[in-house]
Amino acid sequence: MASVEASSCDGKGQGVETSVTYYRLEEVAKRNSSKEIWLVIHGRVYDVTRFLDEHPGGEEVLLEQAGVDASESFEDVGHSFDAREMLKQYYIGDVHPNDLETENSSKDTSKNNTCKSCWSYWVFPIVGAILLGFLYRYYTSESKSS
Ligand code: HEM
Repeated sequence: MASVEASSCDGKGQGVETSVTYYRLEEVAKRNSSKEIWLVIHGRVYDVTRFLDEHPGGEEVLLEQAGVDASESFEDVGHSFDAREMLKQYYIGDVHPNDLETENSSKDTSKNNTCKSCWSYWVFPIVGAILLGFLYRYYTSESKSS
């Protein structure tokens, strides 16, 4: 865990000192039981332990996402504006910048990996269609000659 002082403006032209706490992903990963449950949503770390019983979607889904990046699952559900506002209550800090980089780069590699296999999506159907064409022509010419 690391704390960093950051300055922000309070709207009256006065600077306000706020401190951001950074957590390493390995630290978040340890909080994966119903006794203590943290999760990451869009680079921010949330302690949802006291929310387990209150979550309208049930505690099961939160336990499944315990200690990991739950951004995708959170978005997939299509949480309401109210749900997003609730997040603030459970915010405890940000994911450490070093971990954010590795997170992004690993996502890029997975994108590349899936793209490597992209060609199979169109090559197989085309080869299949050509083969079917040949078979069709072969059988139709056979039936004409007999
Ligand atoms: C701190 C994080 C979360 C908060 C504050 C939160 C809050 C809420 C709220 C307020 C609802 C009621 C519906 C709405 O207003 O959108 C809801 C429903 C739900 N949530 Fe979450 N949620 C969180 C994380 C998650 C995660 C990580 C999942 C993982 C899949 C999840 C799955 C669901 C499901 C399945 C429902 C039920 C949707 C339905 O019945 O249509 N939630 N959540």
